[in-house]
Amino acid sequence: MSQAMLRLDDIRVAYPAAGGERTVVERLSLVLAKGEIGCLLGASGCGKTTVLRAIAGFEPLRAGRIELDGQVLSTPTTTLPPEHRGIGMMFQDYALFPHLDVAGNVGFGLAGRPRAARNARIAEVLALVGLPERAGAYPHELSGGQQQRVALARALAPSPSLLLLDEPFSNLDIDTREHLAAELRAILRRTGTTALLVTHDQAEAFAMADAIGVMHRGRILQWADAQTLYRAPADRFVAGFVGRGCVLPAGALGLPGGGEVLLRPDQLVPDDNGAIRAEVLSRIFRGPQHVLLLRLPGGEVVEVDVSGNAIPAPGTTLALRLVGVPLVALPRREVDAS
Ligand SMILES: Nc1ncnc2c1ncn2[C@@H]1O[C@H](COP(=O)(O)OP(=O)(O)OP(=O)(O)O)[C@@H](O)[C@H]1O
Repeated sequence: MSQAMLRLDDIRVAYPAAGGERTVVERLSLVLAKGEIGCLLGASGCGKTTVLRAIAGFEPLRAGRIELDGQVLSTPTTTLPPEHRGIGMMFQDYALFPHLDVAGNVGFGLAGRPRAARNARIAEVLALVGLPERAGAYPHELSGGQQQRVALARALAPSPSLLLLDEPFSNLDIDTREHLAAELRAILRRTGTTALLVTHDQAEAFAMADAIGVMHRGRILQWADAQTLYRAPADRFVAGFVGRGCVLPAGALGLPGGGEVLLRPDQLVPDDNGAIRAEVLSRIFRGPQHVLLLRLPGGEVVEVDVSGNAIPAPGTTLALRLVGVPLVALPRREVDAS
């Protein structure tokens, strides 16, 4: 996975607005290697869909450049039409054609192929998504999860160089969503498909992607794998957006050097010999473990996950020890204010 397949170089995208235009994607760069699954993760309105639309050829660039497999797709002066890009898309409302059966839907992008080759490809991708028996069914006869698989089969059928997925699981219940995310990742791996997913759901991003870009206000703040985002966030926004935790002065945990540290809920562990004392404010049962809200001697409130049978009650004082190395000196950025 070393050859660059998708390359975005400093792209800027703007929409017309009263009195001029409004930039919604700014100086955004990323590279996906062949077969890699990337993800743009961010809150609603941060510009994720706009990036996909620019890659697909629906939005022109104001600045920068988009390349796919060495071919220039977009610059401020050229925009290759969407149908010539070799890109497959599966967007939020994966609308299947209601009057076509599953085979008709999946074969839609294969219109130029001889009948036998087309049918063989339809059967192949339906088997890939686990629906080999449903070629003759109509969309209304399928569950949401099955419709989503048909939409995936339709997007994969023409063997696109790149697959773009915009919140592909948003219409599904949580169980189906988690199941399909893992399944979709396996299918993309098996077919060696390069893909870029956008989502606001961290669990989905973690389940699917090799590399994740945390977006805020049209920019990528950090591009890294899930572990790195969680354990070594580049700034306070990423620290707050990815995973639970809190930022507090290093001194509050008895650490030298000043500055601030990011403390995740698994980094303080009850231990009678621990040097840190805290008052238990509340405890909440969350399935296999409890979440304790603790107040440190300096007044800082932190969240800690604990498991076992003897969960300390509110009002008690707990001794704790620090595990792992908390991250020091999280830089502030101008975007942190929001
Ligand atoms: N066609 C358009 N014309 C003008 N403004 C638009 C247009 N499409 C999107 N925007 C604005 O651009 C910004 C980014 O929108 P975009 O849909 O890319 O965000 P997003 O992160 O994908 O959000 P969501 O998760 O809600 O889909 C938003 O403020 C949105 O209102």
